[in-house]
Amino acid sequence: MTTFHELGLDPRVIQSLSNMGFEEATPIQAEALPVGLSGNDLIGQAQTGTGKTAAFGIPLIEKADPSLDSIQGIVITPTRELAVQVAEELNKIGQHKGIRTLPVYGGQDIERQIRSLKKRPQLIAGTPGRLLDHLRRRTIRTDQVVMTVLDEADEMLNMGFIEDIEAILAQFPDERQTLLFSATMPEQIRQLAVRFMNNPQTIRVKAKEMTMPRIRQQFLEVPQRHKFDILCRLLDIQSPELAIIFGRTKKRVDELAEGLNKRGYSAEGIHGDLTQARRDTVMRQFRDGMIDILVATDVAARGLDISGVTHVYNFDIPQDPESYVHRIGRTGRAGNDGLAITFITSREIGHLRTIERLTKKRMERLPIPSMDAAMEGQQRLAMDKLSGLVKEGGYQPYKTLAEELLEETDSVTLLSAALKLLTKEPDTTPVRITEDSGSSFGKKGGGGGRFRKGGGGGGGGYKRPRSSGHKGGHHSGNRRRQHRSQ
Ligand SMILES: Nc1ncnc2c1ncn2[C@@H]1O[C@H](COP(=O)(O)OP(=O)(O)OP(=O)(O)O)[C@@H](O)[C@H]1O
Ligand SMILES: [Mg+2]
Repeated sequence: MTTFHELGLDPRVIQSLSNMGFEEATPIQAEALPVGLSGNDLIGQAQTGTGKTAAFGIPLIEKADPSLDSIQGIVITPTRELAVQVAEELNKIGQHKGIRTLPVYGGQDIERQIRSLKKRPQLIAGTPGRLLDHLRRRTIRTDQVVMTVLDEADEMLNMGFIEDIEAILAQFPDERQTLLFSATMPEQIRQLAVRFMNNPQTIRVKAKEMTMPRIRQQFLEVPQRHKFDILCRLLDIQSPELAIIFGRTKKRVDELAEGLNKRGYSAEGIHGDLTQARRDTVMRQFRDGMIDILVATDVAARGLDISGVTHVYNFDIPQDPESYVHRIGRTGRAGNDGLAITFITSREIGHLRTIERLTKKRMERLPIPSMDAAMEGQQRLAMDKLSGLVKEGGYQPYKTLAEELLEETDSVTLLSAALKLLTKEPDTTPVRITEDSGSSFGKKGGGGGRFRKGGGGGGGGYKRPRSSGHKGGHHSGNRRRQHRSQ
């Protein structure tokens, strides 16, 4: 066990960490911090939910000088929600040292960000598109940047982001330190990354499996047309505290969220076509437990740290095996248990095995739950609610009414009626979920193809771009949009 004291951190940082309830370093923090603090470039890989944010956040705050009013560190994240979440965690870590982090991301008024930049934050957490906007406008200066972090680095270096990342990094001083972190790091990405880093050290936290052992992983083989009904039966049986349901497309997410609401579940959808304000509202409702179910595309697959997520359902099996690791990693975080269930059609069993080869963990096959099991699940829930209230008390004002009822009807009949009222009986309201043309796995050229061959600009090799001012890398609008539409 390594405590933060043993790592020789600034006492003000230790004070902030202790306020956050961080007493001992997690494995990735214990291994990565000495390297990060030494000034070395670093590629850090550790399972989901094991504290990678603080593993890069602490060196950033240790290096930042509160007396300087220049931007000294920049974290780049693949999604807006992650930029906001990372900024929040860095602000907590930097609180006593007076290091401030500003999130900059698309969908938020850029003038408002420019005003916030005038308050001279020392650190920035941002998404590539908006960072580039600020770099072009020169509202973010990078001449004092001493450390850059790519969070979810393998995602940041795949086809959709690589040109933006190149264009951004070209702006930073060559002597800066670069840290990359992710729960997954495909070898070709690691090789690509090495080419623009200074002799990086790779730290991979040893683990038998790539996914967290405390996440129970199961799958169900179901024909497409029955998936939604079976999902509802599972929800009735398992009554998840907080659940995330992943769908492959935005349309799927909309249909699922609408269908679940039609059947009485409290669910909201989130994807890239929503306004940022709407995305913020839905995330806040879910974090506050005002809704039990978040239906999402892969926009919510990586990094989001929402405490209390007990269940993850892959309504559609993810195209990328790595995406599976990140999706189920929304549960089973910081030492908690979690349950992940993936729906597959018979054609997707091969893809499921591909995922198991990546995670080195076999998924249990779940039998198709029956309607009776769903009914029983809800009846049990009603019974628990009733006995819970008996224990809690507070039913006194109803005793007279109960006695009045008992004059006419026997207690068992009355209780059965009460239980029926309390039971959300499986709802079979017809819901249409458009059958998608089915996964492209197993078809010729299906899946994969997401990594750029040979990396960066031009032919074979990716050269660390010289930091000679912004080359204004060309961005094909639709590609940018494609990523923003996540
Ligand atoms: N040393 C620590 N002690 C206690 N809790 C910690 C510690 N470090 C991080 N945490 C908590 O663990 C949770 C997961 O941390 P974090 O989000 O950084 O994980 P991660 O490795 O980045 O996960 P992912 O791969 O999903 O992005 C957070 O709630 C964080 O506050
Ligand atoms: Mg993370």
